[in-house]
Amino acid sequence: MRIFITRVIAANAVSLLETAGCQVVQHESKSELSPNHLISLLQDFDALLSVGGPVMDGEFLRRCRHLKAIALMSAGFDKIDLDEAAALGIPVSNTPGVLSNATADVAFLLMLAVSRNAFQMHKEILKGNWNFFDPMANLGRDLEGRTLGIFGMGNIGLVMARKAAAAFGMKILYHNRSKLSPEQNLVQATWVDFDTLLQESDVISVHANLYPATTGIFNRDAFRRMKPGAIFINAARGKIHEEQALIEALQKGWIWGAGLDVTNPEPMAPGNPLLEMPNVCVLPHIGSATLETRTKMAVMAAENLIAVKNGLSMPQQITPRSS
Ligand SMILES: NC(=O)c1ccc[n+]([C@@H]2O[C@H](COP(=O)([O-])OP(=O)(O)OC[C@H]3O[C@@H](n4cnc5c(N)ncnc54)[C@H](O)[C@@H]3O)[C@@H](O)[C@H]2O)c1
Ligand SMILES: O=C(O)[C@H](O)CO
Repeated sequence: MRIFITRVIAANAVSLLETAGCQVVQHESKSELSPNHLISLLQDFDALLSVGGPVMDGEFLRRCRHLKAIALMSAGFDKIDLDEAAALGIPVSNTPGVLSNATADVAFLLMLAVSRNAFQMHKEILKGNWNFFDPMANLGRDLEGRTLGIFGMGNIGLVMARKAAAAFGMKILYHNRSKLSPEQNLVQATWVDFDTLLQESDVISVHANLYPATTGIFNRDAFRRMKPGAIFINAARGKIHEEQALIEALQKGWIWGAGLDVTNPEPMAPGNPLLEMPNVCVLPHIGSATLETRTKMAVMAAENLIAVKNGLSMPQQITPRSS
């Protein structure tokens, strides 16, 4: 089986594929492949291991209908038309679970950084503005005992809830399509409707999939209904919040601050007003970016392709659903 990989990934995942008898080519340039370029390259390959872009819509997949499998090296699967892949008989897998800890860590980092204005304090020191100890300046907000609202209580949301409850004794509310079973709900989290999540959370952390139903769900109306002084964190997908609405909410002081690991578009353009705001922390989509986690993701993606080579189903094959 000839496999094309859209980035350079962990060497042991490549070795695993080669040991299993696959021929592997990695795209070594740091530039993003356009869909057309990738389609033309893929004509000589049997399977794709896709990291990052490009978007694989219906037309892309129809022009690559010869592929035996596509392994995504991500938990998110919003860049591929899963219905079309299923219709064409191309199995698609992702890498859930192995990145939950690392990604929840980044949401947690943002929550703490925003509550204590950490990024802004660092910028001020770089500008030479650390002059004397002022007891009434640089004041953040405590997290201890406050209420965390999780939007999307799946793999990552659950880890975030567990960390926040253990570290700060935070009370956990969540809004999810389904309720947690008692075995899953180790932190005594309470399911609430979306409106209650907005109105009662001191911090809202977004961990839902990007679907039509979640696209732009954090809009002007949602920010308006959040608790005054609340913190908004998004470590899922940038399209889940409306950027202009978030900017307005911050400018008008409806919320205390925001922490974003994901933006729309990515990369965020220099000069974006959010980058100038003292109460905003932005990271360049590094949720899963630890050596250990990226290695596990690469190995998991490789193992899914090896399963196909051996005539088996992909262990992490994704079942399409639209909302
Ligand atoms: N920042 C990063 O680097 C990074 C890393 C990994 C994943 N992600 C993003 O995080 C998302 C979540 O990852 P996960 O592994 O926890 O996925 P998951 O599927 O385990 O959890 C997602 C949860 O969102 C819920 N959800 C979906 N639509 C909803 C809706 N309309 N209302 C309420 N809840 C809804 C689902 O029911 C599910 O429980 C991924 O889809 C991906 O986009 C980002
Ligand atoms: O969906 C994911 O897994 C992230 O966005 C990249 O690790």
